[in-house]
Amino acid sequence: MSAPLLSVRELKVVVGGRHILHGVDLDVAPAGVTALLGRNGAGKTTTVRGILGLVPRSGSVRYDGHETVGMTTHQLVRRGIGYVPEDRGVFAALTVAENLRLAERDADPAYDLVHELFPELRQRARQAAGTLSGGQQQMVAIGRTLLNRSNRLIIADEPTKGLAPRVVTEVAVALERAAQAVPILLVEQNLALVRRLAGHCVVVADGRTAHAGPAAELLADAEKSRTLLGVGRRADAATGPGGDR
Ligand SMILES: Nc1ncnc2c1ncn2[C@@H]1O[C@H](COP(=O)(O)OP(=O)(O)OP(=O)(O)O)[C@@H](O)[C@H]1O
Repeated sequence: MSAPLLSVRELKVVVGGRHILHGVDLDVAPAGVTALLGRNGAGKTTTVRGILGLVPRSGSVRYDGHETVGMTTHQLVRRGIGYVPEDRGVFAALTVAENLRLAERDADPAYDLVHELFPELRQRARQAAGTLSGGQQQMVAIGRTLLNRSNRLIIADEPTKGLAPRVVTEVAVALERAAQAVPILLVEQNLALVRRLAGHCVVVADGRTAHAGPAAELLADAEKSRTLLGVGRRADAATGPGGDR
């Protein structure tokens, strides 16, 4: 990997007196998709929340050449990190257009890109986001990060979780396209998607980095995938350890 855009070393997180991360190391490539993998409860979401300063953290998180562990979440967002949280975080009572408008930060928001990737968002602009399907809400959540041309990194936490296979494909296409413009750190359990999208991967287990390297290499190694990810079937099956989607 050429010089990483984001470089995490010895990330430790304690929440409510409980040590959740004991030392996560990860590098996010300056282009394309880097996948963050691990079994349920391994510490993926906490890693993302630690990177974003949403939980108290220690260690080193270098982003774009600067140490950010002392920075607030707000400062990181201002520096161009876009976040698609696991629960999508859309405002249910607001319309699609209002959800997008709230995310505008730049003078020239990229509605052209967002509507090209997700034509449904234009069609449903006046619909309350709470009445959208899970897949459509995910499009709003991803769309919000793409709206800001100044975003230099997108972190997406399990964007396909719970979605129907057809919608997973739509979201995958959008992520693939988005990754051509902005590097993505993708938390994902759907290994078929990881295989399709990710160049590199990092695996966490019990709050520590257990593996890092080319995604294709790990997924081609059935034994290693099984040990690290608990995959009970071929790693190129349509679904990951999260179950059928
Ligand atoms: N606020 C919290 N307080 C106490 N324990 C927590 C808290 N947040 C997470 N944990 C615990 O830390 C561990 C890691 O959780 P985390 O959500 O980061 O895992 P994950 O890899 O994202 O899991 P999943 O794939 O199920 O979303 C889990 O055992 C979880 O129960």
